[in-house]
Amino acid sequence: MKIGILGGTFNPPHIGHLIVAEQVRDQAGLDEIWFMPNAVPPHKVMESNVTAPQRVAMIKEAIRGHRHFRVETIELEREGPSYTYETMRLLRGKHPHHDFSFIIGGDMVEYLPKWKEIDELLSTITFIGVNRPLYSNDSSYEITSLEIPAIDISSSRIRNLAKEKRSFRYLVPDDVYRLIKGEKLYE
Ligand SMILES: Nc1ncnc2c1ncn2[C@@H]1O[C@H](COP(=O)(O)OP(=O)(O)OP(=O)(O)O)[C@@H](O)[C@H]1O
Ligand SMILES: O=C(O)c1ccc[n+]([C@@H]2O[C@H](COP(=O)([O-])O)[C@@H](O)[C@H]2O)c1
Repeated sequence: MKIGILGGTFNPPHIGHLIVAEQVRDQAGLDEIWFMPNAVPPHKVMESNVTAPQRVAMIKEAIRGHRHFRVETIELEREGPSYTYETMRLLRGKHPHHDFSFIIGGDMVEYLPKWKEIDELLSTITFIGVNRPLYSNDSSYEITSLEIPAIDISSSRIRNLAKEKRSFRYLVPDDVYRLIKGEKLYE
């Protein structure tokens, strides 16, 4: 099977993530998209007190009902920064017959040269880069670039809106909205 991994912090998951996943699944002809939350993001500080199980619960709400979307929690099983080269080694060992791609937005395309063991990653998986407002989708590496409808939504914007008690309705799927409101996350 052809699997697209959408790795992220998902703090919280938003409609940008879903649009990226669905556009890439369709355009690249992938069988499944696995939403893979990291334990500790390698390049940024985890803001908010939201726990990993709460992030997983939000992802499950976000993808419920889509038969080609799954959540993959392998990075939550180890401590320290979630370096992708380690994760992909584990996933390839566990699923030797799957063909993995790793999906990234423009911010991560720009950051790619700083990823740990980037040469190993480039030689073992395909990176699929998608455009994201304010970032370039150009890379000196051989990655696949796909064009999607531009979505100017980020988790940090949603956290800020929630903190300021402003509306973020419709920026996240309805079930995620209800969960955030019900558990008073990010307030
Ligand atoms: N609106 C978007 N357009 C394109 N790619 C996106 C968008 N939002 C997130 N992504 C991509 O999805 C992946 C996971 O993103 P992440 O969970 O860190 O969300 P984020 O919105 O970037 O979070 P934060 O604002 O907290 O940094 C990354 O590769 C990121 O580039
Ligand atoms: O392995 C690395 O060096 C590395 C550096 C930056 C980001 N990543 C991964 O890229 C994905 C998107 O990152 P983030 O933090 O924007 O959600 C997520 O799966 C991260 O673990 C990985």
